[in-house]
Amino acid sequence: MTLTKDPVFQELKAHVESNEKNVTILDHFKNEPDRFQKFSHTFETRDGPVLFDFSKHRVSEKTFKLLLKLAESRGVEKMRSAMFSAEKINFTEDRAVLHIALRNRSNKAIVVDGKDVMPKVNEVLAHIKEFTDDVISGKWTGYTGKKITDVVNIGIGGSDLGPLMVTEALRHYQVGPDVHFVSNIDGTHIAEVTKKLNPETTLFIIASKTFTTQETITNAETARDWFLSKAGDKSAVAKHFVALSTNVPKATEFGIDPKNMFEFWDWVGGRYSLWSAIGLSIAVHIGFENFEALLAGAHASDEHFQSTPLEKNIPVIMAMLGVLYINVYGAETHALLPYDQYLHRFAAYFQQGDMESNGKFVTRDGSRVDYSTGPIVWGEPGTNGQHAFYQLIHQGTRLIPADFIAPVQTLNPIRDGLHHQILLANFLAQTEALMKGKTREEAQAELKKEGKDEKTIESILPHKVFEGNRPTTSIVLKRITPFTLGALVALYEHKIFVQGVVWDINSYDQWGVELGKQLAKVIQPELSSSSEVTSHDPSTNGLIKFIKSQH
Ligand SMILES: O=P(O)(O)OC[C@H]1O[C@H](O)[C@@H](O)[C@@H](O)[C@@H]1O
Repeated sequence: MTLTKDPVFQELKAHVESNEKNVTILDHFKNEPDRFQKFSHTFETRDGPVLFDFSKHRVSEKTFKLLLKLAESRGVEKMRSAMFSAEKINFTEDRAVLHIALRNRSNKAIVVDGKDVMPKVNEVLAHIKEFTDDVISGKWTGYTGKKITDVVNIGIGGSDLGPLMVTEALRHYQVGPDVHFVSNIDGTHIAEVTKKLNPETTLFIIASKTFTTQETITNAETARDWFLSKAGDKSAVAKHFVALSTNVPKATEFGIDPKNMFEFWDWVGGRYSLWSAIGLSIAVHIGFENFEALLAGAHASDEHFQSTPLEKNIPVIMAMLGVLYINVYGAETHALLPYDQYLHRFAAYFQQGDMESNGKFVTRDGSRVDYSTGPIVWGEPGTNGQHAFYQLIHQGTRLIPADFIAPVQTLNPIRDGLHHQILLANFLAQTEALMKGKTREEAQAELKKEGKDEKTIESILPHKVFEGNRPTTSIVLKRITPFTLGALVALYEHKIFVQGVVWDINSYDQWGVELGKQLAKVIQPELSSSSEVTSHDPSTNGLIKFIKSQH
């Protein structure tokens, strides 16, 4: 049954339309003195609690109950069991969806096609540990016997964004070499990165699930040419190139020594792969112990998601609030706003995580949806965002639900914590302002106090009003650590899962990235041929002609 035909969805919609559209979040607070307690949840971790405050949402108790009833009616629990028990829920690729196995610290068997995957997972982890320890200690040396000082991860999409986001987020925990990332096919990317590097002390990690991605293979070949142009000797490649892939034959063909391959499996989706061998650059940068802590944090979230009743289940609540705004209120985007500079790639990471997962217009049975699915995910760290796009969130015409993420303790308490205090004050002020807004009367009183005359007040007043009632979730961590980051990322992954179930879509394939790739293969030779290209639409033909004329 599609979402819009589901009687529970219809009940929810009717309820919101007749009872909630004229009630503000502030009204809810006036009516419910214990609202904060009721709608906030603490996720306990070994590195301190993480508080999720859902009270600043357009949700009464009744709406909340209906959202949970909807989660039930859409079969969230059944699909959750299907995922955790390794059913092939990614049916368009005939694959199980098992990123949870990669961080399964309980080691309980997870059986795919009659075989427990855990021994292989643990084997690769042991290999990662050995390699990481050797690189960090200096036992692993480059071809001239020098210690590795720089690691370059060459990958794109899921083979880039996760390690990039996490190594940035956990930079404070660095114990190993510096890491760099090359993803774009634009030669500028690799040219600028290699410019500063010494081949004797640089290690390249070629990260590609399929090992066929054009950008990554081209960048990897360029890196190998760069390396050989300095090192000269082909036998030196083994000490400077390793591969992370599900495709061992292709990686071998590229010339990677099988000893330096780190395998993962088709049941790891690219955008869920940072927990797999794809996380090698993370482990090398922050040490294996910290990488394990990241996995352990994610595992704690997996357990929470699997065993917590829906009404206290954090990813379920996050997901259902999203469904409310997207499918009942017509919101089109979702902002991720970390008040932490280390998390500056968090939104970029979940742009792939969320949009590649839930940017789908057909249901599992292949019919076109008549409702919206995944939101546009975007965001920048606070306070930079405040000085750029918050104007539109406060006074624009669109409804933009936003998650604010902030650590209580800074990892850089410079000037006696002054910076962090200002940062936290801004986070709190923004969520308060978005909810409360500023009434006409309040704005008028302020203008009067400033001594403005009546005529000026009249003309300025409408511009000074904030409607408020803008919903936000506040996520407050004690501190950003490998464990708390792992937990947070996994909670978001499960949120995406729950929404996919509610929308009845397959969140785990990504056919939408294929068409452009196919067409690029046709166009590339046309760019170097001398004859005029006429086989496309007039716009594409015209663009090709212009580009060729300017070479
Ligand atoms: O790791 P690979 O195979 O190089 O793929 C890189 C990326 O390619 C495509 O854009 C998609 O399939 C992504 O999901 C994937 O992350």
